[in-house]
Amino acid sequence: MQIFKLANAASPTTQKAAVNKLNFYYGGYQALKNINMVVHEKQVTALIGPSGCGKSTFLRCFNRMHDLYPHNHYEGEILLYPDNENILSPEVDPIEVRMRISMVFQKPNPFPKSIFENVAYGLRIRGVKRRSILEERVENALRNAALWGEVKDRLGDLAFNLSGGQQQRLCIARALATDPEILLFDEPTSALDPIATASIEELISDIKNKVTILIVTHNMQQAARVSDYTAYMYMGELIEFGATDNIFIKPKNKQTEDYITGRFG
Ligand SMILES: Nc1ncnc2c1ncn2[C@@H]1O[C@H](COP(=O)(O)OP(=O)(O)OP(=O)(O)O)[C@@H](O)[C@H]1O
Repeated sequence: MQIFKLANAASPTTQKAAVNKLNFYYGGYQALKNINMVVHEKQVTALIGPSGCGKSTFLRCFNRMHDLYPHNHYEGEILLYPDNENILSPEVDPIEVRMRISMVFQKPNPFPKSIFENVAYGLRIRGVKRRSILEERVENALRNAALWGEVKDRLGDLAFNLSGGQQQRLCIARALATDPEILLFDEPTSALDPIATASIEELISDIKNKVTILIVTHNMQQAARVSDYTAYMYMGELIEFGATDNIFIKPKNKQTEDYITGRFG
């Protein structure tokens, strides 16, 4: 029996998004099947389940990453609140969606630029030119990503000179700089050591009062530690979704229980 250290019990929140009857296909292969779920605003939602169950596929629907490849297609909707916009609609520009919903990947992927320019990148794309505004927003983002103290005297250094954990915090700063509505994390600590992992987990808990977070993780202890809500997926289906303490302590579904208790997966 595994013992999980749980984050605080989820408190009532408003919804940031609603996923309705979502199906997703890689060509002829259906990877997501009729997913229905809500995403609570300024809370952390963890997506868990065995390898290949569709966690990353689901996460990538939220910023229309699948549009980068022809033959992929979505059915159903992801409504973003409060404007009630279906971000999967063909009329909605995926680039605009990616401006509103940012992603942090498994391996830190800074650009081959300076620390400052990595964080300023998205702001420049949005047309921010004035140096004083760029400086202020870069500093804010680095502070929010708990990196400012370590880099404030070396903003001109190449980002690759940072440690792996620092590079991942830089990627989080880059994502935060443009004030996204949702931040997607795809196994953000799987390439990091335990100390760097702990600092990213702490950071996730710190920034959730600013941004709604969805995180894919293989690590159930991590899901229990950082998330308010958990979705358990299996073979492209959402098997159970609820407050993390309910999912981990008293899951309703036998499949969820077997996975959580390590009897399966
Ligand atoms: N580009 C692709 N083309 C075709 N099938 C794919 C593609 N990417 C993923 N799949 C398939 O879709 C299913 C879901 O994959 P996905 O990567 O979303 O699972 P996952 O739960 O994130 O797995 P893991 O935990 O191993 O990363 C799998 O059967 C996978 O083989």
